[in-house]
Amino acid sequence: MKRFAVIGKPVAHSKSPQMFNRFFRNKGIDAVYTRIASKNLKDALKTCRLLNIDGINATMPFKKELLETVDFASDEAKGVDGVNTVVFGNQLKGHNTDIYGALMPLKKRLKSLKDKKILIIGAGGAARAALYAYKKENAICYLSNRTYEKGREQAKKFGAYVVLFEKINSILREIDIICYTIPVKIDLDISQIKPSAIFFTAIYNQHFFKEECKKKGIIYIPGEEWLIEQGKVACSLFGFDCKNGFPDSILDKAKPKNRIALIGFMGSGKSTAGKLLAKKLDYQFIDLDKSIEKGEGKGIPEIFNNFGESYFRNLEYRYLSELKDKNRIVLATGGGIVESQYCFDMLKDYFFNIFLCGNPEDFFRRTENSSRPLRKGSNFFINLYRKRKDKYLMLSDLILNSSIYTPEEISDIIYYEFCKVL
Ligand SMILES: Nc1ncnc2c1ncn2[C@@H]1O[C@H](COP(=O)(O)OP(=O)(O)O)[C@@H](O)[C@H]1O
Ligand SMILES: O=C(O)C1=C[C@@H](OP(=O)(O)O)[C@@H](O)[C@H](O)C1
Ligand SMILES: [Mg+2]
Repeated sequence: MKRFAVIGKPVAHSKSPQMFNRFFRNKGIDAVYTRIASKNLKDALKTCRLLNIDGINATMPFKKELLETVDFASDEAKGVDGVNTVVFGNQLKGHNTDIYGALMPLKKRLKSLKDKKILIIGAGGAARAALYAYKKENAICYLSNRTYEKGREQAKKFGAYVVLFEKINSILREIDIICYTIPVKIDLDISQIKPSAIFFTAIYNQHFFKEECKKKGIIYIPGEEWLIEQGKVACSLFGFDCKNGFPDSILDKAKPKNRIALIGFMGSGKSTAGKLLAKKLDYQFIDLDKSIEKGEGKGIPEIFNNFGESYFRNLEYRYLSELKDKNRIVLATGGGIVESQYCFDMLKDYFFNIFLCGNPEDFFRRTENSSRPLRKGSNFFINLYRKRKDKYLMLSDLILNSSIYTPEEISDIIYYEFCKVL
């Protein structure tokens, strides 16, 4: 199986997993794409290594630092001053596919960008990719940014004209294409834009100015197209043939955000971090093992001893089923929940699944004085970990590394991610 992920801070909002996993499903490719949450780039890359990740996409704020970190960077990545795609191997190879996100949606609609007057709003990574792409096509670029200095610096570097943010509305009349790259809505007077203009945005989880453009008959290109076009090129760099079968829209089958399950091997800290997280979010905390013990009036070792593992797996399914309609809960699952396809499917459909990964040696040490029936010798333990590792990966919506972070840090990071996406 091939493994891919998006990294960033925050990262839980990213729709790359939907897009890539749909492609893999369409084409019957044995691969999975997930999200890795971290405090910084170094930790994210460590986690990639731990999980044998084959390739990543990076979102803000890691793109610039990633350029300095990779062993090899394409000319485009150097030109844009940022890497958003890395192919793992003996070396880390960095690319920038945002250029194609900025370019292809326009190329589909216009014969040429030559001498088109393009106003780029913002001066971050997406704006740099747009400047690079449009200058190469000989467009006339204008750049406007809230922080003037940063805007001026970027404009100078790419040979664009800088426009004072306060004066932005006064030049709209002359502009052929607006490329909007900032994640908040600014005071833009759409009525000033000529009707033949195009409004193109890099932001895919908001639809700023869509209605205003529609009213004026201005072509509005949603951020979804940017995401798809950059994703398609990344996917080719990952080694897949993307000519057919790449999704042309990101249908949003919303994942429940108020039903969180922590998944991962024994000792990864699901019960410990789960309790802390529930408290922070003011959700109810449920430990599936504890629910079973309480409901059955027996301890887990006793259930295993008297009835065997498969009996326990059926209990897990039964107790899990009772939770699928609950809201505002954090559930700590047992490490073996992925052994049952029924439980796997139920978690996939009804929960936002957070995988606590880490080194199995750490997990073994942490569970030393416990009565877990499947914590036999260290070889058995590590083999069981290997067998399950990819199942957690396939089920995950978000991953955190519990060998790097304490339970407190884990709950903090998840809380931060949820505050950004909820
Ligand atoms: N991130 C962590 N770093 C260090 N120790 C941890 C971490 N998470 C859990 N532990 C410790 O490991 C042991 C097992 O944790 P637990 O929450 O019961 O794991 P799980 O429910 O995943 O089996 C506990 O003693 C806990 O304090
Ligand atoms: O990995 C497993 O198969 C198990 C893990 C345990 O939970 P933790 O993951 O909380 O240790 C518990 O459900 C039972 O001992 C079986
Ligand atoms: Mg537990």
